[in-house]
Amino acid sequence: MAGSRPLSLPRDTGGMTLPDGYRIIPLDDRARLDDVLEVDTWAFPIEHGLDELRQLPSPLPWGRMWGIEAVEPPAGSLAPANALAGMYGAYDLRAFPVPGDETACSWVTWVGVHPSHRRRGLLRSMIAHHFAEARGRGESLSVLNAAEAGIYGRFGYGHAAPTLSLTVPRGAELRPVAGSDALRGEFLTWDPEAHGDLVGALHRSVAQVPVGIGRPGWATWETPELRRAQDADPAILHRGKEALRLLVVSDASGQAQGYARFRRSVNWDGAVPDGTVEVRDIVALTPAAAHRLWSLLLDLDLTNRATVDMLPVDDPIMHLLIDVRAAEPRLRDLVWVRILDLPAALAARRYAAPIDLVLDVHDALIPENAGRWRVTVTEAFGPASVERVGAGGVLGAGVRGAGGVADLVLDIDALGAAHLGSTSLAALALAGRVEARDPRVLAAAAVAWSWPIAAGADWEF
Ligand SMILES: CC(=O)SCCNC(=O)CCNC(=O)[C@H](O)C(C)(C)COP(=O)(O)OP(=O)(O)OC[C@H]1O[C@@H](n2cnc3c(N)ncnc32)[C@H](O)[C@@H]1OP(=O)(O)O
Repeated sequence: MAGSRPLSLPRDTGGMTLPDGYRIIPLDDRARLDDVLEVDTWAFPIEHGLDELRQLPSPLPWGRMWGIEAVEPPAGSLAPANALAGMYGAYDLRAFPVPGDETACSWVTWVGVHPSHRRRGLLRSMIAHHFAEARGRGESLSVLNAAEAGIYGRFGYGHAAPTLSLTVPRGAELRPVAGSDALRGEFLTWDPEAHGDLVGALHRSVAQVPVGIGRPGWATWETPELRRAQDADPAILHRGKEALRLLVVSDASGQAQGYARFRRSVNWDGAVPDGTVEVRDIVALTPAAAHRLWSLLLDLDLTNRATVDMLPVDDPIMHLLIDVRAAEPRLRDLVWVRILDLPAALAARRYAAPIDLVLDVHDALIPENAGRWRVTVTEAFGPASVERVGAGGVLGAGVRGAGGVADLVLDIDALGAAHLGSTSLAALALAGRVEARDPRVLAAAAVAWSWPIAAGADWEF
């Protein structure tokens, strides 16, 4: 890049550079909190000032927060030297659920560039830095939620899990579930000290439900900072609604089977109260618990509806509701996956069916991922062995001799999109994002990469 100097990073950054006049620095303690909040509030407009935001529990992964400083403001600039121009962070998730297993991943967060410095390549440089840093830590996946869906595909992230919003009318009829009535529901005022551990444990457990299958992508609040920020309910974020409430359902032995956190609001403008139950998260370990939680949430006085903004697309409520259409289902993208270390990432998940094929992967930013890979799975729901094909590697069953045609040709973003089992390789082929030598191999690959339960999460950023 003209007018740029190289970042001092390993070669596997794809040769990206940082524009002149900037340097990347670690943000490793709270002393830079004001600078971070300043960039953040420029990147994400919010009605609250720094004084208020400073009081909020911060999820920031100090030590894995990085900033870009504008070292030399241009002549006449009113901005101070060394002002923060951009930043990003990465949560350390050691147990990110992938199909049939868990793996370490970097969850990219708090990405922002000050408007005075945008569209000069700072994000591109930060992504290059992140790839090198995460690969150096042995993390095979980078995962994120995108503020805008058009940003991250160019960096090799694939959209791997959508999310569902519902507005369920009060009293919506549910299919009966045996045992639901026997569960006790208890409404509580949310208290992180008293309830945080229970909610955290239930949230983590549901990633393994159904037993033996589990839900890929269901990330939990693994770091203490994330957990504190998720548990917090500061008044400035209530936006005219009540403080957070908790509903817990328990069996006869007192064992909790599920919870929902929610807040209500009631509009008294007309003669009839018009209230909404805004569900923040809802977790059920059993069908009876799901039925009981929703039955109680859909029968609260002075309310007309329950809304929920972030559910996996096959959440139990979709199969409990008699009239799903009345709940106005809406979809949007949520989890984006970037494969940082292809052989490690493919070996860290399970596959729904046996397969033996060769992938030809294009990766413009991480050359170590590019090329031919033989992926062999010998039993349904088993792991894969992954070997490089070609110079010094093996020749896969799918390769017709040296220089022959691989079974599937695809970009790294398509492989990332398919990684959690919810985006079909065959569907990607329909859009031209996967090329297949033989439609039968494509069909077999799509089945192998799929998963019985949809990927999803219930929190973002
Ligand atoms: C995981 C998260 O935290 S997501 C949050 C991301 N942050 C935000 O959305 C806050 C508001 N926006 C911003 O802070 C900035 O505009 C950013 C971070 C999105 C982009 O930063 P910039 O430094 O301007 O990006 P940069 O100049 O490196 O652009 C890199 C490429 O992305 C593209 N791009 C940047 N922003 C966007 C966008 N919002 N939508 C689509 N494309 C974008 C650029 O056009 C450029 O494309 P090219 O290289 O193919 O020509």
